[in-house]
Amino acid sequence: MPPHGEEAAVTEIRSTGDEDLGVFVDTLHRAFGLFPETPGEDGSGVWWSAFEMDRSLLALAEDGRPVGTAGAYSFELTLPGETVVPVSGVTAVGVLPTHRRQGVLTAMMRRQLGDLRARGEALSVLLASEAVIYRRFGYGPATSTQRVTVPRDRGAFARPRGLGPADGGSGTVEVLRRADCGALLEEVYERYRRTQPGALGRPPHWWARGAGQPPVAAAPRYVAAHRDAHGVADGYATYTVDSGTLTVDEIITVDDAVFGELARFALGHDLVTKVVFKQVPPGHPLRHWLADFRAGQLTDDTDWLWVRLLDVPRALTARGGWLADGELVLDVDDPFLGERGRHLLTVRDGKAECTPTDRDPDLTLDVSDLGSLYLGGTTPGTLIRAGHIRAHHPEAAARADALFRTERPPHCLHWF
Ligand SMILES: CC(=O)SCCNC(=O)CCNC(=O)[C@H](O)C(C)(C)COP(=O)(O)OP(=O)(O)OC[C@H]1O[C@@H](n2cnc3c(N)ncnc32)[C@H](O)[C@@H]1OP(=O)(O)O
Repeated sequence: MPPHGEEAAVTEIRSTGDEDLGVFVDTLHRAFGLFPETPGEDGSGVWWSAFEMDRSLLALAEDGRPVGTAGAYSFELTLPGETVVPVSGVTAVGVLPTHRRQGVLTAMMRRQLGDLRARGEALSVLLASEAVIYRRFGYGPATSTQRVTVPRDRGAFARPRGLGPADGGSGTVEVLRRADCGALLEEVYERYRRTQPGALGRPPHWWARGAGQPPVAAAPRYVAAHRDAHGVADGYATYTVDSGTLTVDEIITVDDAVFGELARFALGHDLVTKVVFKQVPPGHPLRHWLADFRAGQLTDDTDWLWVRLLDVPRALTARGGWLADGELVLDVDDPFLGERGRHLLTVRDGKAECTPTDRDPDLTLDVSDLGSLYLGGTTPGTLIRAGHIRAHHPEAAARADALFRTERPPHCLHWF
């Protein structure tokens, strides 16, 4: 056994194909101490139904037995400025409890990052089971999400002036079963995710196979579907009611006023003592709509999407939504890949250029910190105060904050 932290030279990492699905799923579940559910006869209806086996890896011990797994989904990510780019969603990472802390994950991450770069993508993303795992591989926490719990007897709205549906309130809410919704959820989600920085696309086969978690997975749910004055679906909330608690999985709409209508619907449900809104973006107006501001309790606030830049100049120039002009010299260190680059980031009229430079740096930072800044969910100033980022002069923090500022915080609620 190699010493702790050293890469396991004996482990072979091999790509998989469809024929490996069984052993891959089995190894992954062993790593988590779980038992696989049984898929339907057509292979549908389990959370791993959308695994892309032509993109997955198995780590093999010296005797050829599989001891580790890693996978990736082909997603699209919306960047600030409503730019949509292809990204890999790293998933299904597991190492058998008997083979941990011997460098198996490190070897898989090294191989996978090489594979992702070979695809030509500038970014990869993941959801981390534990926050201590992925920074060393260059990922930084980039979006967060909140749970808001409201006792129903304190859930009255005091609608401020200025908020009103675009159609003047002539929209309707209809309650459907998830199973009777047809393509409604998919269509509304698709429109929403193209405008929301940090949102991931849900590929059609995810909906068709019921992959992931509800409401994509077809577990029983009620759906409050909002339609505009012309009858076009422009928002939905999926929810369950259990023991007096109404739990909203997600409210999806591009229109804040429609969000408000769906939240009001949930809070108006009889025989319910509290409403839990599971996925609320940071900075969302929900609590400000309530007459009793304190009634909206933030019961959870957690990191969601972790971002890794695979190609710094391409990632920075792909992003839009720059609100200020300016220049910044970034010294970016990528310790896991043993790379370092100095980049001049120039923003003019909402567009960025990023070129190599030998000018003195404004900031020195790890690629994982740049991942945290990238979508606008964390400010450079915060990471300078945390000691993650080094500012080389007193104005660097303010200048970087102004440059990376975005109109609204990024948010992702897709589970994968
Ligand atoms: C995107 C996703 O799929 S998230 C799901 C991740 N999977 C899980 O949580 C399942 C349960 N856990 C596991 O399977 C394993 O513990 C893994 C995959 C997290 C780590 O695999 P390992 O092969 O043990 O990691 P490896 O030996 O390469 O560790 C590399 C370094 O990370 C550290 N590390 C890895 N996992 C952890 C952890 N969970 N907590 C603290 N440190 C960790 C190691 O100590 C080591 O540090 P060092 O280089 O300073 O010595």
